[in-house]
Amino acid sequence: MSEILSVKNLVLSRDGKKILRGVNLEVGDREIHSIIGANGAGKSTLAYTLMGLQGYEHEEGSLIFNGEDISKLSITERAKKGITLAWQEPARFEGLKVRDYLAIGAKGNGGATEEELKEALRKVDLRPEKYLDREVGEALSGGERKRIELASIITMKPKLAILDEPDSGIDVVSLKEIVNLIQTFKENGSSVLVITHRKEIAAASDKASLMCEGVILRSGDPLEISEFFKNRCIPCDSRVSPPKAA
Ligand SMILES: Nc1ncnc2c1ncn2[C@@H]1O[C@H](COP(=O)(O)OP(=O)(O)OP(=O)(O)O)[C@@H](O)[C@H]1O
Repeated sequence: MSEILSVKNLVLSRDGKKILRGVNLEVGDREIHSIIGANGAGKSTLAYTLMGLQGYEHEEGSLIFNGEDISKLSITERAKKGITLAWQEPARFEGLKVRDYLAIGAKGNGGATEEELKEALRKVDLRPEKYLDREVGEALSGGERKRIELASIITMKPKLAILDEPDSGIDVVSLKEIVNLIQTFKENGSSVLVITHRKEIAAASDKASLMCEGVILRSGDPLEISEFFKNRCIPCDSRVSPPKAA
């Protein structure tokens, strides 16, 4: 499997605190790759750094996406190259209708027909006739906005979808739905990097990486990584050094 993303020795500080301390990560083309790790390990920070958010410019290391160094590219330029990030707390876009939000996402991908927009909403279990003309703002619940954000990944078909805890804000019954959606993204040709605390999502991945204290401790088989996390990391109270990889 060729790599869509290759991260080498990525170092980043925020407000003088080193948070990413030399991250190495490879994500394959059309691979579903889970990142698991304790609270505060640096998972969201890694996601923001990959997306290129302001204030998340890395100090050291390299970031190669689809064979190209994207280190100096802005968030918009990275989005144009085919990277998208779905936030833990989905964004509000007051005044922007769901249909326009979905259509904007689809633009870089040749646009979407009305039927494709409707189909994307159905896939996230929202009735198109009820939602297409509503605003992606305060009037929608966090869960509804989350579903709409996931629907936008269907219409967008990005090369790399980064999902930061896609199950947050959606009830547990829907975990299976999320797993199905992640599979849909892959079938659409996307690679998926998913930050998750759920073993069901890790289990549905092709590969997993364990993050601890700002580094990737190990990468490999998702079940093996989940077990390592459960047995070695959850009992570990280290805040200064990761457990030695066995
Ligand atoms: N601006 C900042 N200044 C200082 N420390 C920060 C800043 N932003 C984040 N941190 C710290 O960086 C560490 C990593 O945070 P991050 O949100 O990336 O962790 P995470 O692995 O995503 O955690 P969670 O699973 O709880 O979402 C945390 O200890 C956090 O407190």
